[in-house]
Amino acid sequence: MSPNKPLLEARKLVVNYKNHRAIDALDLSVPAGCVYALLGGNGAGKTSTINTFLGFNRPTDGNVFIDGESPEQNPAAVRAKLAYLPENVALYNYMSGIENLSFFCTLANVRISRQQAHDLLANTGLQADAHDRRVSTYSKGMRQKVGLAVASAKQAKVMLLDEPTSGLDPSAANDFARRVRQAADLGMAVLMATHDLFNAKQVADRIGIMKAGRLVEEFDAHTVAHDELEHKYLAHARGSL
Ligand SMILES: Nc1ncnc2c1ncn2[C@@H]1O[C@H](COP(=O)(O)OP(=O)(O)OP(=O)(O)O)[C@@H](O)[C@H]1O
Repeated sequence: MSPNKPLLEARKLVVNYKNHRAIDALDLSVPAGCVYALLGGNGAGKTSTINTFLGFNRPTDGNVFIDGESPEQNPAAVRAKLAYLPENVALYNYMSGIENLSFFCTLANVRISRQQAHDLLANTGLQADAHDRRVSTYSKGMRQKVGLAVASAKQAKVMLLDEPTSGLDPSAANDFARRVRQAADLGMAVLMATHDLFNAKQVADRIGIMKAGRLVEEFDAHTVAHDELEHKYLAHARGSL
């Protein structure tokens, strides 16, 4: 694979919900090793973008590709390459962390031993005494670690994150950002929809700002200071840019 080939790509993507245009001619590209933070106010189109990569929304026009595959044409291949962490990771509350991880691996056709399951959870930073506890006792950050362990076990090429740090305390958000960074450094492409400018600046390589379904600005994260990012974000929100 060429180093610049995008693992995640939208080309002139349009998504309408009946008469409402939620995504308007979106071009987006995330290569291996890159964390892309998608910012934008409520209703800007971030979740709709993620849902289209997941195959939950059908493009009205244009295309999306995951490692060259279309979710519409080859959903099974796309599912195998993708890991998805929504704001609240959906787990079975009556099962332990280990049991959830093993179950979701089985659904993804990945076989792991009990020891591998413990190792995968330990690598996410989940404390050992929680592995065999029911996830109903887990905090939001702990549930996300199980989600990260599933992504890692699947050897997903692409990770989609929707508001991953909302409701996490600063230390859990910082820990989560480090884990996402590690996953990208191992070659994953990560697309993260977020309202958390601090987290975006901390973890992302590239930042895009959406407004009314359009990508109105895109830049390398290291080229802006935090207060500049906030200024740009607010200027777009107010319509002064
Ligand atoms: N299933 C749907 N049916 C109709 N309209 C929808 C649907 N989902 C989203 N929309 C509309 O599409 C637009 C984009 O919504 P979307 O949820 O993608 O925005 P967002 O940037 O993720 O917002 P937020 O930050 O509030 O989560 C909004 O105007 C929203 O009301």
